[in-house]
Amino acid sequence: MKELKHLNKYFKKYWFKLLIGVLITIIARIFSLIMPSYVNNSIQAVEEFMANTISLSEAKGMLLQYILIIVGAALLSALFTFLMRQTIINISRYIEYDLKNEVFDHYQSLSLNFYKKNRIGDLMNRISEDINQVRMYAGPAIMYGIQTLTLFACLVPLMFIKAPTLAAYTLLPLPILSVLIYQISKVIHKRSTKVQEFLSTLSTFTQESFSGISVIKAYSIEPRINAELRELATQGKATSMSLAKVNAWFFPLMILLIGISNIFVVYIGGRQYINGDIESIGVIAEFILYVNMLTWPVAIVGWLTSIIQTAEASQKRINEFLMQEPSVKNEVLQPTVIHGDIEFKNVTFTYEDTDITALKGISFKVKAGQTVAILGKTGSGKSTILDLVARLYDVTSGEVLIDGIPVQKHNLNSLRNSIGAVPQDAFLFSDTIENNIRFGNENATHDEIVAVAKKAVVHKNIEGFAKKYNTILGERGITLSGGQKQRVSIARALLKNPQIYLFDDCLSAVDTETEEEILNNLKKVSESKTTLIVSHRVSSAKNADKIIILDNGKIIQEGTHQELNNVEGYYKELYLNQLSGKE
Ligand SMILES: Nc1ncnc2c1ncn2[C@@H]1O[C@H](COP(=O)(O)OP(=O)(O)OP(=O)(O)O)[C@@H](O)[C@H]1O
Repeated sequence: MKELKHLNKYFKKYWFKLLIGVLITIIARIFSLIMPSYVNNSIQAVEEFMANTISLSEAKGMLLQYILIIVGAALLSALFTFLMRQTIINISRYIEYDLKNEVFDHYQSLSLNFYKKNRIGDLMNRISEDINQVRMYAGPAIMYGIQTLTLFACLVPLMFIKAPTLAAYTLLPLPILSVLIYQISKVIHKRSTKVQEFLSTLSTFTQESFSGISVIKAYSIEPRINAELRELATQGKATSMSLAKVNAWFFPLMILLIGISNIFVVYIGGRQYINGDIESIGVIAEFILYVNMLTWPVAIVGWLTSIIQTAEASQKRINEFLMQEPSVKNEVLQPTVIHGDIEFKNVTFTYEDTDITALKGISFKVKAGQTVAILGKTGSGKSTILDLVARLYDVTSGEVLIDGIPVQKHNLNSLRNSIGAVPQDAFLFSDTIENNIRFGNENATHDEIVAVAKKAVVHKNIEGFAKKYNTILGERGITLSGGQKQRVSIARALLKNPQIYLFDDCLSAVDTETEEEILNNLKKVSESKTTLIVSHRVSSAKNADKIIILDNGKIIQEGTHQELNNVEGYYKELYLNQLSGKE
């Protein structure tokens, strides 16, 4: 129960509702206890009439009174049972809602590192499936727990007062039932975990197959994928069948044990009646009803144990993530103003998960308003530089300074708000094109969106779609070409109108003419802004105030287009290669 302590704050939050729920549960059970003793009274009234102790009209009067009490108690018990579910199950839904929000907020606060280390499927599973298991503890387990305790606390003494020997024999099979159900629940729990794991594997497999359908078709490997799926499905069938088998035992076993308890009551009760130890057959009827009332709660004890164990395991998985601290923390609460001077001072950076040192003692300066292009072979560390400016990671050693102040001394939100980043693989949401661009500035008007789309040279493409700016993108809508996606992503960054632009190879899928046009527009827009452009093309770099060439995490060349073109080296070679390619 150590892990489930995390929920105590929610129980405290809803303590009043919970208290009402507990009281209602107790009242509902007490009303349900009235019926058996009045069934006994009714049978006794009939016995008395048969023995001529009371007249027919007296018997009728008594029976009518008892029936009214039984019906009234049943109605009240039903009403309070309804209220019980309304309160306690509702509380579990509130707690589920709160916990989901807490986990989601925490996920969002965690740094990029966290997302690199954990699989998306796992994150989704913990926020949905695991929270669902925890809810079973916060609602049904508590409700049935209180119900069982109340029944036992009231019923067992009552039975012993009425007929002690009969009570002892009646209750005898119940602990056996509870232990058996517990054992079965344990097996059910184990097998259903396996089924869950299988479902998770199956959904990952199908999701990847559908996402990569174009590759599968291009390589014509549908038969192989089908065979793999069939193999998986066969395993899944075996797992599900083994669960179904053990599930099938649950109810028959319960019915068998209730039957045995009933036989005990009839046999022992009958003998006691014959010997004169109990005064009426009504007592036997009353006890049969008690046995049936007790069976479900007793069975539930085993089930509850299994629910609590599952919830504990799920909460442990949730807590693992909740305890993780963001590796990049906001240390300055006051907003800070960013002008756009950037300086790297002997920066070394190693990715924690792969231990790859992407940057090795990098130093350079960019003045506010300048444009710097970063070129180099793939994997040389270009994107890493941009990530460090946006403080998606903290440096391993050295310093990144913004406006002369270490980046950690800036308010993280102010820093990120003053950056317009266009990543290498532009991500667009399943929404309209307009909303995808508006992402950069919630309050932008349609005209402002059109203006930035024009600057990103994507306006004509958008106008070409039937629904223009209202065209839905992604899974529910059309798929943009790589170049169109990049330009929508550029428009989004332009709309933000930030102090610093970070363009990560975002013109790679655009033809050179359009690239030229976009670069000219960007030049006008970013005149007073600091701009870092990562690229593989000299055309994107040649007009920059400074060009930095990276190789294996180190700066090997630095200067303007003219300067670098005058010396032998990577840049001149690249320029000549690309020039001849163009010709
Ligand atoms: N999130 C990450 N986790 C671990 N290693 C990473 C991560 N991102 C990049 N790397 C590694 O760091 C090195 C530098 O990567 P980076 O993406 O900065 O290179 P790049 O110059 O931008 O490459 P490209 O031109 O192909 O985009 C590479 O060896 C890469 O494998």
